[in-house]
Amino acid sequence: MDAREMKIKAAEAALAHVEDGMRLGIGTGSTAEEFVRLLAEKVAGGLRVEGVPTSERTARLCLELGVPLKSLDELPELDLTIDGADEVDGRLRLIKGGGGALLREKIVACASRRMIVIADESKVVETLGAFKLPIEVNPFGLVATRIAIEKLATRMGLSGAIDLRASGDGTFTTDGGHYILDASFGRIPDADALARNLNDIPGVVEHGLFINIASLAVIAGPAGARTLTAKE
Ligand SMILES: O=C(CO)[C@H](O)[C@H](O)COP(=O)(O)O
Repeated sequence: MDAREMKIKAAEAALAHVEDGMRLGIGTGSTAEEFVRLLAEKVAGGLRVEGVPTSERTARLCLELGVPLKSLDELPELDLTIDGADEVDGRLRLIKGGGGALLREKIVACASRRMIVIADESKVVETLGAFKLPIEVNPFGLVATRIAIEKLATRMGLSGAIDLRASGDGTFTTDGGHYILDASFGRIPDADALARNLNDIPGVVEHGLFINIASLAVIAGPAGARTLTAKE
């Protein structure tokens, strides 16, 4: 099974949790896009759902494929969000934001009764942090915010480059008009504390640590899909 087939397997398994009439948060990224394609087939076959997209990119794909969309203001309480992740640990803590949509992804997931993560085995880790942690920041005071993050990292025994995400010749800008700093911490022994402390830095808009948000992960590997529930 190649990488794309595994993403489709995970998306298929997650689709089994979607019921007629549901209000759905719809994630961002290549795995979430496989889910959108499968969902669109079900919608064409008569399934009634309303989706809230977590990015302009996802919104465009949903519109192209005929998945009905609403804004989060129109549907502020959702039944289920299905989204990908860059890393998942055994407690279903996630790193997200590789695709730059982490702020909307977190808002939408937190407005949902449940969040199901879809990923392949390569995303499952013992300790979060091999994937660079995306931190969404306000462009105002970028240098000061980066220094504050560096000082926090040092206090917490973390080190590594903190790079401004680029796009083409310029700076990557999120759907909300913010920048992303990608922090190469390597290994984050206390992700819960880092998540709380990052939220205390004023220029940080949001970060890619999703703690106590996902309720289930569908992980696809060469032998098929398995589910992961949070273990304490
Ligand atoms: O967090 C995300 C976007 O902000 C994505 O869900 C994450 O990057 C995983 O993407 P992919 O399914 O393409 O590996």
